[in-house]
Amino acid sequence: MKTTKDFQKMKDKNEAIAMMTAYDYPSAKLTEKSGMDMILVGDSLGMTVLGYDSTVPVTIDDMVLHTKAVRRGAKDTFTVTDLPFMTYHISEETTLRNASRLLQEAGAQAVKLEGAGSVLSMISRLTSAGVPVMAHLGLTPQSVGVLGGYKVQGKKAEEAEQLLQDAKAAEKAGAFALVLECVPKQLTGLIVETLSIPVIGIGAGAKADGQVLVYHDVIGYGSEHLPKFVKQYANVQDTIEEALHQYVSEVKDSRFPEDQHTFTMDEDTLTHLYGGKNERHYND
Ligand SMILES: Nc1nc(=O)c2c([nH]1)NC[C@@H]1CN(c3ccc(C(=O)N[C@@H](CCC(=O)O)C(=O)O)cc3)CN21
Ligand SMILES: CC(C)C(=O)C(=O)O
Ligand SMILES: [Mg+2]
Repeated sequence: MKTTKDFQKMKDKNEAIAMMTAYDYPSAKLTEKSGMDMILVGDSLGMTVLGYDSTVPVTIDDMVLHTKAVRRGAKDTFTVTDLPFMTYHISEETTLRNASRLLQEAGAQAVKLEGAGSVLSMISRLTSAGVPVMAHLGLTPQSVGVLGGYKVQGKKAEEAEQLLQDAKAAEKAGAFALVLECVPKQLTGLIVETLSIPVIGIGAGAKADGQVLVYHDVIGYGSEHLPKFVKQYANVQDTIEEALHQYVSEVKDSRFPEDQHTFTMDEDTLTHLYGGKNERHYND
């Protein structure tokens, strides 16, 4: 399994880091098989697999459950799990307890948390307790209510300057990497050059040290609205729809199951079972 040190080396050697979300056993298995460098158990699972309209309702129990499933499917891939909304704000104690659940109970290698400001002291507290922390700046979806929607961040000079300062502060607080979401590519370039730690972009352009996307977006599985930054590499949704439709038709037309899908018993047993009154149609 790769380590935080390997990701640092990859940045230093200009080798791009490939990261994607996974939420369950099958998605984790396929993600590991693909040669992905790192898995994110994102709180986006609230939207992609639980059907909420934001990441705000997601709980620490949700993240523990899904991280366990992911780790069973991807035993050799470095796995980062999102600390969900309001699980790293109340106190240092609850923050440490929640991170401990993700690392010790669920088997994650690191945690990710959104924002700067008062969150910086949590990054530093977690890091000094031995928890690798990935920071997340730019569009921080847990703050959708404050931001007023999922919009590009750091387009104005003042916001860009603030983002750069926050990125530097996150590195100084001990973060081993930074996710930068939905910012202009020029700002990404500046942050990548300024920071020593790897910067993983999503909607942040080609200058980032790595890229992360949401599993369901990449394979075209159930996402209705795709953000501009997504490249959909497959459309499994159409394949699934077609298969389910065919199954319903075949059940209704009695074309499924066929003999090859069916179990049978031998003639003697059948005769015994029906007291010698075995009629031919039992054997159909
Ligand atoms: N399926 C999925 N993919 C994601 O990337 C994702 C989630 N869910 N859930 C959590 C957050 C929410 N994210 C989002 C959601 C929407 C946009 C979006 O529609 N952005 C506009 C930008 C508008 C603008 O400011 O110009 C876009 O057109 O891309 C961006 C990020 C990223 N994350
Ligand atoms: C979009 C990525 C970075 C994320 O935080 C998530 O999937 O929850
Ligand atoms: Mg997230």
